[in-house]
Amino acid sequence: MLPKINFTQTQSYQYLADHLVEISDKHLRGLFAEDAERFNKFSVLFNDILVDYSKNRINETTMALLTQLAKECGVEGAIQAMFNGEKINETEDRAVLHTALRNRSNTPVIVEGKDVMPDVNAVLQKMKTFSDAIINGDWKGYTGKAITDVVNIGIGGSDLGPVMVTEALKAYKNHLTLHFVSNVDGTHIAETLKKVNPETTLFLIASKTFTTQETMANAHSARNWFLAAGAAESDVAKHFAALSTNAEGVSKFGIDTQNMFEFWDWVGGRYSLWSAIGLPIALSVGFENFEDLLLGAHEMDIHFRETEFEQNIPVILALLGVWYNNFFEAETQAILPYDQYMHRFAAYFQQGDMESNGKYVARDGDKVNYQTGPVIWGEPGTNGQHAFYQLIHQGTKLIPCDFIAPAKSHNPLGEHHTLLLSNFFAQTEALMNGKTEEEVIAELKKEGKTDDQIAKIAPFKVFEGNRPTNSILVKQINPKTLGALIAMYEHKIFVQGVIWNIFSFDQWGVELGKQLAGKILPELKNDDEITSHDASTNGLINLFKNWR
Ligand SMILES: O=P(O)(O)OC[C@H]1O[C@](O)(CO)[C@@H](O)[C@@H]1O
Repeated sequence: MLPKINFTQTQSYQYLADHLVEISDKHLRGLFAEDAERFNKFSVLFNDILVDYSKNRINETTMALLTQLAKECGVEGAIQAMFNGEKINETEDRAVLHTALRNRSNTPVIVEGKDVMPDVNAVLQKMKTFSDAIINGDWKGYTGKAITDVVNIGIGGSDLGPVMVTEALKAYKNHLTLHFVSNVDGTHIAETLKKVNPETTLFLIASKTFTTQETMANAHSARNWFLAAGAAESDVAKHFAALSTNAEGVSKFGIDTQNMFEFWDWVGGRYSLWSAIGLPIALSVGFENFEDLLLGAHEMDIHFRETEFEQNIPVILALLGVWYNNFFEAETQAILPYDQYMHRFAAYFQQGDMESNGKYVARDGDKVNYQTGPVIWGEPGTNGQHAFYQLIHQGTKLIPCDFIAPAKSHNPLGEHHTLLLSNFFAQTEALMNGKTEEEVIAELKKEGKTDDQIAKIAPFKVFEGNRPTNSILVKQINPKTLGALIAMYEHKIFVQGVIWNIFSFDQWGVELGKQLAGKILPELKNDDEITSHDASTNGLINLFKNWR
């Protein structure tokens, strides 16, 4: 059980509220000038990942108070409760054990009196055997040809993780071509099927529940297409596999449970890439690389579980997030990877963070009286610089940003990586320092501008600076460091959920839309005029019926 504490009632919250006044007056420039040790004090090196959080609007008092806040909110106990398999997902009466899926130490993890590790390892072994056979061509399709293409059909957590990781690890890819179909818009499956050959395509139907409307619709269309191409029902076994917790649903669909890769109800959808849901990753980069991904995450798990809060990366990142969200009233958080391969990283954590912490009901069932999860967004640098960075630099909103970059590129082409990294370093420096009016005037004078010209243009060229960033420098994006980075953000989200006193592992907020779509669906199947909704919904449905 997690504690039910309103963090705004804690002593440290009151101290932080007072301390905010003091910090609000300080500029990051000044904080750096005051303390030559600032970088050393406010950065943590973990294996091949350096997290530099010194360019945040904090000092030692801030961090001490935030750490005290985490303690007062019971974060220490919550961490142990999660790792120990307690049913901390209370609204679904489930344990939360994605950490067991990557428990490379193989120590027992007990859920309801049973060690789950033998089952976890058995599925991993099955994934290894299967992915090896597909990759080396031993697994043949119905006409005796090896598999060349894999189509993963899933949505949300059964799609975003494998998409993000296979993209991020493209440098490790083998000859198989991976495709991902998620949207119920028929265009997604139709366009994908145009690219593949039924004789050499493997479909993975990825769904924890095996009831998700989008996934089932796409899976049925794929199956119909496969059979229409001349394959027999008995050939389905060679071309369809399921990644699911629902054996009954899988066999009802017509997939042999021999071809089912199981996971369990204690694996949340958005935390499932470490489970059988990760099969497309193993197929794309090989099982050994998938194991390295697990290992990287496991090492971060150990760090998170065992390191005191002052040096604990996920805890520090979570506390900084709370600092901006609840004291500076920042509404969003940007994730900006300077790595083209990581182009889906922010999208992945939109689900990871927003589905976990986008909640207004506290753990005691009452409505919260403070802000919870931020809006997560981002794009890779340097593209973002030419799109939305204007607002980050000179807009009216405070946007804390995580900048992530690898020191080594997988494509060391000419000067590209140096150019990329010069931007990575420059952006956080610019956001921190800004540019003063004096600096702007001096610059314009140097350019030979007249006093009149300077007076006119100078205000627009001033940058306040004092905009907070974390810099996460990674030696190289490889399976291990990527695993660690993902686990780092997962645990950050968890810590914030504990502090905000919400349940981070359910997702009731997605149900209402699903229910209403289910109600509207039959109404769209005829041409009758609709009057059962509000005027807007009726009007829209009726016009749709007219136009279709
Ligand atoms: O894996 P399933 O059961 O198809 O669910 C897919 C997704 O739907 C959700 O339940 C809600 O969008 C997500 O949490 C989940 O990742």
